[in-house]
This record gives sequence, C-alpha cells and structure tokens, in this order.
Amino acid sequence: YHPSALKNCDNQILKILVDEIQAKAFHHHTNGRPEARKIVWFGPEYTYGGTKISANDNWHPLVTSLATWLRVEYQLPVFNSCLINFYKDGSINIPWHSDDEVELGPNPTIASISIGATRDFHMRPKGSTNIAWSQRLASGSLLVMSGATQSHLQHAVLKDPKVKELRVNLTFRLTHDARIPEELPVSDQANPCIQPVDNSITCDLDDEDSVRRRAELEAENLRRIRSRSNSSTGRKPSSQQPTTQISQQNNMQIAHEQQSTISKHNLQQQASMQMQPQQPPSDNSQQTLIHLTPPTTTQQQQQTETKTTCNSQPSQTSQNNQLNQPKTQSQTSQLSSNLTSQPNTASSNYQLRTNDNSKPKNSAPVIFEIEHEGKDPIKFEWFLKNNFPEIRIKSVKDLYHSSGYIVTREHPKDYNKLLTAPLKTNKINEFEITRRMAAKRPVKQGDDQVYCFIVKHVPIAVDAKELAKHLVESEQQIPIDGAVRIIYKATGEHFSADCPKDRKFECANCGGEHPQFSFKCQKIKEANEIATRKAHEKIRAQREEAKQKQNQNIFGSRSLGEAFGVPGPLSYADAMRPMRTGLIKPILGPIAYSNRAAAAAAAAAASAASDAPPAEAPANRTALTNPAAIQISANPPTLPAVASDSVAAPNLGVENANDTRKSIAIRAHRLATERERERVHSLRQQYDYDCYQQNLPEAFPRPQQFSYSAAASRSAVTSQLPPMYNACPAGPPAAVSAMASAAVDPATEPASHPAAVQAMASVEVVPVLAPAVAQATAPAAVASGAGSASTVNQTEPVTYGPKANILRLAMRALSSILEMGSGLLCDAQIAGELAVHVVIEVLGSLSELQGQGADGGAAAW
Ligand SMILES: O=C(O)CCC(=O)C(=O)O
Ligand SMILES: [Fe+2]
Repeated sequence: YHPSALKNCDNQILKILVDEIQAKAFHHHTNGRPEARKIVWFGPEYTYGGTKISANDNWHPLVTSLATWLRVEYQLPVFNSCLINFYKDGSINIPWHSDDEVELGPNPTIASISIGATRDFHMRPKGSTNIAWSQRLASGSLLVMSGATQSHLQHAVLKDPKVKELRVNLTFRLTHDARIPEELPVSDQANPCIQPVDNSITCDLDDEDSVRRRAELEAENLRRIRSRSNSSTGRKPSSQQPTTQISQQNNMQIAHEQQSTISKHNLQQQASMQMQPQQPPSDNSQQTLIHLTPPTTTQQQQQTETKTTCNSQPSQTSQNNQLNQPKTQSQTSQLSSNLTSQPNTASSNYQLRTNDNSKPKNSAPVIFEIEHEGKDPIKFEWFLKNNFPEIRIKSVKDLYHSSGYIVTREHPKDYNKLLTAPLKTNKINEFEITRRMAAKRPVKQGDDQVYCFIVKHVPIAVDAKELAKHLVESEQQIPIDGAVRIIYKATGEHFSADCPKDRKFECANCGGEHPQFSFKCQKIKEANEIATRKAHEKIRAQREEAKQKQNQNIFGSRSLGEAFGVPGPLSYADAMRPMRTGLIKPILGPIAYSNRAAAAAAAAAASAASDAPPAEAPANRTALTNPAAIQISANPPTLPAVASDSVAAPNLGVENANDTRKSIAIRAHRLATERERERVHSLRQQYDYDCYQQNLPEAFPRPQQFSYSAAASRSAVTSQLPPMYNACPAGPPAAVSAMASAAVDPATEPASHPAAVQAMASVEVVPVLAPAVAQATAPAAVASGAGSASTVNQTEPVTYGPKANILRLAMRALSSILEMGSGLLCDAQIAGELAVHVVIEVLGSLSELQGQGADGGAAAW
C-alpha cells in the first residue's frame, strides 16, 4: 500500500475522471441485477462478477498514462485493462469478492488507485466472515494485490453512511486477451497500455526467483534514484531529460490536449511534474523508459516537427513510408526517436527496435505468434494447407516463457491418442479449439517433476540497447499487412542482468532454436492442443457420467417413467409421491394388490360357502405376532425343483406381476457379481431351509394344512425333505419348489425357464385362492392348463388362509425390495419407502379382512 503514490495530483485526476469519464459509466449487472455502483471498463472482453463486459479499446489518455506510470514507477505488469468504479457516496459499496476471473490467470497482480473520498478497504480469508485486514484507502493511494491474494482472500469496500463525497477507484488488470490477431485493436482502436516502456520482463510468481528478481529491480531503482539525486542537485527534473527521451507522457498530453481542453492539459502537465518517478540512467541516450514528465521546449518542438499524433489519430501511412525508405544514420536516429515517441501511432502498440541502431528494422506487430510457423509437416498441413479447417488455435499476443520442460514420456501417447487418431478418422470437429485454455502441465524443476501453470509474461518490451538481452530476431519473416515484418521472441525465464548477449537458444522441449515455451515450438503446440483436448474429453466424460447417473434407477436402463408407465421423464420424488396413491402398482401392485383383492375374494368365497366350519386358528397366533409364519411365508422352502416344465402357469391375471418379478430378478442377477450371487444364493437356501425346518411346524402345527398336491408329494424329492415335511400328507407343492428355484437360483434366466418363472408367479396367488375362487377368477386358464396344469388344479385345500397369505406375500415383497436394495437396484431410501408401503398395504388388507368378518378362525390363517 502506497498512501500517497500520486502525490498531490489526485484532485486533477479526479476532475478528469468526473469531467470526461464518469459520463460513460454504467451499472454493471451481476446475477441479472444492476449494481448500484457505476463502472467504466477499458480493455478486452472481461467476465466481471459472472457477467460479461464487452471490450473497450478506446482508452482515455489519463488511464493510459496511469497504466504506464504504474509500469515504470512500480515495475508492475503492462496492464491491458482497467476497471473504474464510481462510488457516488458512502451508500455505494462493493461487496465481498475476489478478483479471480479466469481471464486474469492464477495469482494476478492488480493495482488499485483510489481517488476522492477515503474509504475503508477490508480483506478476509475466503470462507470466513471475520475481517482480517483493513486499510483506509486515501485519495491518491496505490494498493497492489498480487500473489495468492485473490485465491485466498476476499475484499470489499463496505457502505459507510458518514461518507458524502465521490470516490473513484481504478483497478488495473492484465487479462488474457483471447482475440485472434485480426480481432485485436489496430491503429486508432489500439490499446495504448500494451505500449512497452522498458525491457525488464517481470513475472508475478511468488517463487524465490521472482522475489529475487523483484529485489534486484528494487535495488536497481534505488541505485538510479540515488544517482539521479546526486546528479540533479539544483536542477529542475525536467531539464534532466535526455533529448531523445521524448516521453510518452508528452504524447499522452498532446493526445489529451486534442481531446480535451488546454486547462486539462496544464493540469496533467502539472500532475506529471509531481508524479515524476525515477530517472533513467543518464548515460543511456537510447533508453526508452517513459516517464510522466513535463515536456521541455525542445521536446515540444520535436514533437511538432515529427508530427506526433495521438491515439485517435493514427499515422499508419507516415510510419509505413518511413519504414519503406532507406535510412541514413541521422534518419535512423530520427526514426528511433519517432518510434519511441509515438506510442499512439498505428503500430506503436507493438513497436520493435533492433539492438543495432545502424540497421533500422521495420517495426512490426509482434507478441502474437503466427501458428503456421510450425515446421512439422503435420502441423504444416493443418495450418497451412488448411486441410482441417476445423482446428483453429487462436494466436495470443502474450508470450509464455519459462524454464518449463514438457515431460516427453507421456507426450507421444497423448499425441497419438488425441491428435493423430482423430485426424486420421477426421473426427476433429468435436475438438475444435477456439480459445487457448490455461492448463496445468508437468514441468521439471531440478530433478522433480511438478505441475504448474505456464508462466505468462508481459509482452515483449523493446529497447534498443537492451534488446539482445531478452529478445532474438526470429528467422521467420512474416508478411503482415503487406510488409515483411521482423518478429522477435522472448527468451526463456531470465533476469535481464544475468542474460548473456548473443545468446543462442536451444529449446529444452524440442531442441529447436527458440526459447522454451515459445509458441513456435512444435512440442508446445502439441502440448497445448493435447491439454485442450484432454480438458474437452474430461468435460465430455463428466457429462456422460452425469447423464448415465441420472438415467440410473431401480430399473437399470429403463427410465423411471417407463417403469411406472408414465409418459416422459419421472423423478424419484414424483415416483414416490404417487406411490401412495397407486402409481406404485407397476412395482408392487401385482404382489400386494392382486393378492389383497384375492384375499378379500377368498374370504368372501369362504364365508359364502361356509358349509364346513372353519378350522381352528392356532391358539396363540395373531397376524402381527406371528413372525415365524411371516418368515416362512416370505421365504418358501428352497427345494430341488421338480420337473418344472411339468408345472403349468395358471392364468390368474397376474402377467404384470410376472413381468415385474422377472425384471427384478434379471436385473438383480446381472448386477451382482458371480461370487456374490453364489454367496447370497447359498445363504438364502440355508435360511429358507432353516426357517422351514424350525418354524413351519410351530407356525402351522397342523400338518394337514400343508397338504400339497398329490403329484408333488410323489416327486422324487420327497425323500430329501426334512422329517416334518415328510409328515405332510401331500408333500411340497410343485409350484412352490419351482418358484423357489426360479426366484432364487441366479443362474436361472426366466427366459430360459419360463415354466419355472410362471410357476413362481403362480405360487403367489394359487394358495390365496381357494379352488372356488381360483376357478371363479380364471377358470378357463386353470382348467385348460396343459399337462401338469392338472397338478395345480388338483391342489388340496388352501395352504394358507387369507391372513397368512397376506403376510406371506408381503414378506415376499419385502424380500424383493431387500434384494433390490442390496443389489443396488435402488437406493436404501427407496427400498425403505417401498417397504413402508408394503407394511401399510398389509395393515390395510388385514383390517379390510377384519371389516369383512374374515378375521377369525383358522380359515383366516
Ligand atoms: O474500490 C475498491 O477499492 C475496490 C474495487 C474492487 O475490488 C474491484 O473493482 O474489484
Ligand atoms: Fe476487487
């Protein structure tokens, strides 16, 4: 925080802000609503508070000069954007936020200049509500946020009713400009902030190197300041300016003058004097550090002579003329001055100058890379022959340079998978690249591989003397705007003082003669594309996964809507809601409903034909305190199947039930692993057997109640039955055995054992229905059952009474639900709800029976 960075010129600046910029301020929308605060934006398109602000390349000279001043005075990045906030008074605030928009990249440096009323600026850690740090931001102050500030902290300027005056805040940012060169501002639309003002390349990483670099820069500044103060004693600062150091500020001033009034010019001139930062080394006549200094008479004359123009009045023609003419030594020097002193002319944004003043070079827009520079034949085809126009990588105007290495081990694999393969199959549309994505990539640091972001440096800054330290002339001469321009490249990560002259480059990634992380590097291009495609693939896979998850429900690949017979999609919530009102039928209806109805019908039939008195009910049994009965009825004994195809399927109107049970069984079986199925199977067999053996006699003490069909009793399995079972006069019913085998045996596919499945279904209903009822319901089907249908038809008196049957069926349903839950066919909550539903059904059915007077006596059981 620099409390009085702008010295005493804050009032003049405020006046310009109010007179010339405030009128353009607008209410930005966040989350669809306009904010009370008004803003003005200069720079490329930017996402602010989640909403896009369109690009504004029409920079106001004041803002430009402030950006330049920040760059020179504080070695801050060459900002390419500025957000101006107008706080009318203390009622206007900026809420808690971090400036962590993707355009800013990781760890952005943001310079915030405050003008006007003093306001409190607060910071707090993300996720906390406690203010951790506060600072009164005085008029003319500079606050720099950098490093991890935006990733760890939030900041805000809260409402302060005491404040009655206007405050203006300017935050300078360096955003990633995604525009391709053709879209970039040219000539009068140019963004003057890209104007390089010196050649020291700074980097905002908070690593040791950057700290060291920063310290060295500061030390150098100190040295300069000291040498300046030593040599400038008794002299006006302005008179120290070397003749060739025609300041950008002068141009700004002139530009400004052309746009505003003389008095403003004077104000700014005055401001410049007060804002004067360190001087450049006096021995360096070509030094192009640009300072906010007032023009001397000589300089003013020179400006007039060279017709320095402002940003809005480009002189592309004159510049081109100059460039195309042979130059004498003095002309060269003149050109050199011109280039330096015309920051706002057509090509000034990307000016280049050689380190050799005797050989003037064309100035050229640099900073962006021309993609078709690649030497690799494939690349060459992609970009030059335009065989695959879908692939388009936007050029960027920033340079990446760092000492990163691409890990080559993974590279060929990715290369084949992501680049070559899609090309071969021409399936590249889906990979269309429209913008460069920031991607973490593994780099080598010492012996270790680490993941890090590419270090994005400021654009090339050019200075005649310093050029060789940082830049090399590209061997490529690329025609731009009809003229051959010289392109310069930045070197790898370096500090200027350490940088040897005449350095030869050898890219650590490809061995080519260019800096590492140069876009010209084939490997870098590939790595960038790979990273982008990987990101695309990841996003696609995530979407796919999410979609599948959404589709997954208790019915596997069927949607819930399909399962419930409801047109269109159906959410779980909706499926569960109507469950209570009947929509659940397709799942459980055939089990619970039809049997409830059947039980009621059976009871009705029984009471109608009450010739014989109902058998005695077990003395101490009631419906709900009869767990043994429930268990056994839910888990019928698992017995070796009798010849199942000898069991016919009586048509009792339960096709839906068959379907439901079938699909549940199939899916359960498919989802479980083989081992798990075996385990469950054997456990279940054991359980069934145990239940049968232990509980049946207790639950149903009268063996004659279990008089099964004569056919079944004569089956080959009789000898394997437990003693009690043997005691049953009729033996086990074929249907029960078949059901058990079909329902439990995981290897049994209903499709391949239709008879077993049908039997399984039929057993649900057959015992419920007394023969009379069964015949009444579906006499034709039962009677006409082929072959062994007669087996069922000959069923002895009802095995279970209505109550026991209800419970038995309920337990079958519960057991299915359990199976569904454990087989991951549905989640536990749904299984639970279904179970509750079954219990409700059971209680309902029982009370219905009760209401019909069918609750007493052995017949009910
Ligand atoms: O007005 C200020 O001091 C803060 C402005 C700010 O945080 C922003 O524009 O993102
Ligand atoms: Fe902010």
